[in-house]
Amino acid sequence: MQYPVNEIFQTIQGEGQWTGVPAIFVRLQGCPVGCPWCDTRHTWELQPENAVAQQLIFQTDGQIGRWSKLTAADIIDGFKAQQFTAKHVVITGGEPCMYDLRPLTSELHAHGFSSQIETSGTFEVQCANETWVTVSPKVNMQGKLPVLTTALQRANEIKHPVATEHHIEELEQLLATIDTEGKTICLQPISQKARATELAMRVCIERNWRLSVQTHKYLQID
Ligand SMILES: C[S@@+](CC[C@H](N)C(=O)[O-])C[C@H]1O[C@@H](n2cnc3c(N)ncnc32)[C@H](O)[C@@H]1O
Ligand SMILES: Nc1nc2[nH]cc(C(=O)O)c2c(=O)[nH]1
Ligand code: SF4
Ligand SMILES: [Mg+2]
Repeated sequence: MQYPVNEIFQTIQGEGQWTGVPAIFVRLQGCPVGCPWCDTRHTWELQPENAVAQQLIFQTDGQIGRWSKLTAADIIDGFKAQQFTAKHVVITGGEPCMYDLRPLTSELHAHGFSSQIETSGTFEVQCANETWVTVSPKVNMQGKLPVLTTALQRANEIKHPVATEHHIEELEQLLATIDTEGKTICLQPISQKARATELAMRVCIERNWRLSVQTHKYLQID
């Protein structure tokens, strides 16, 4: 199994329950969902002319939709070559669940890493049992509701991007369809907007949910 990788870099997890934990990010290329406020639009298209050599994806760019095909073994060899020290690996995108992540997550665990997936819930989540799954549900988007429901049931964490009251109502309707016992529920303000952040803080306090601000954006790191 080869994965189209946009970039691999080491940083601090900036979002959700694992915020503050040193992490290696593996960003896969390709996403058909089209969220209007997406902060990684360069990962949407998988264009053949943007294929690059494997070593290039270890230089973070954050703007170009370039990609290279790597196996799980190539990815883990790359971590060693880069002398990364983090033991937690976040697989994001793009939409990583377009791809079967079982080979990659199993190989990561076999090498002593913990793994996490950041997904929209619009594709079936295929990963190891031990993987921490963060679902950031995209309602009324490309995906089908049964797929989203299954993803929400698998989720360890549900991290909902919010800007308006409508987004809160949307989340409540979704949560009513599953058993939320043991899951972390987070609200993540969209694009650090002041009104979105105030809304998220108020609702988190009311419902005892967690606030996830994108700390890496405030820190201006990758
Ligand atoms: C870029 S997405 C990639 C993974 C997957 N496609 C997804 O949507 O979960 C990673 C995370 O960033 C969030 N996100 C994207 N753009 C954002 C923005 N402008 N403000 C806040 N969160 C954003 C997504 O909701 C998701 O939780
Ligand atoms: N530092 C940092 N934390 C993150 N958490 C989720 C990210 C993502 O793009 O999925 C992300 C990211 O791009 N950088
Ligand atoms: S699903 Fe994720 S990567 Fe795709 S457009 Fe939405 S936020 Fe961006
Ligand atoms: Mg990001």
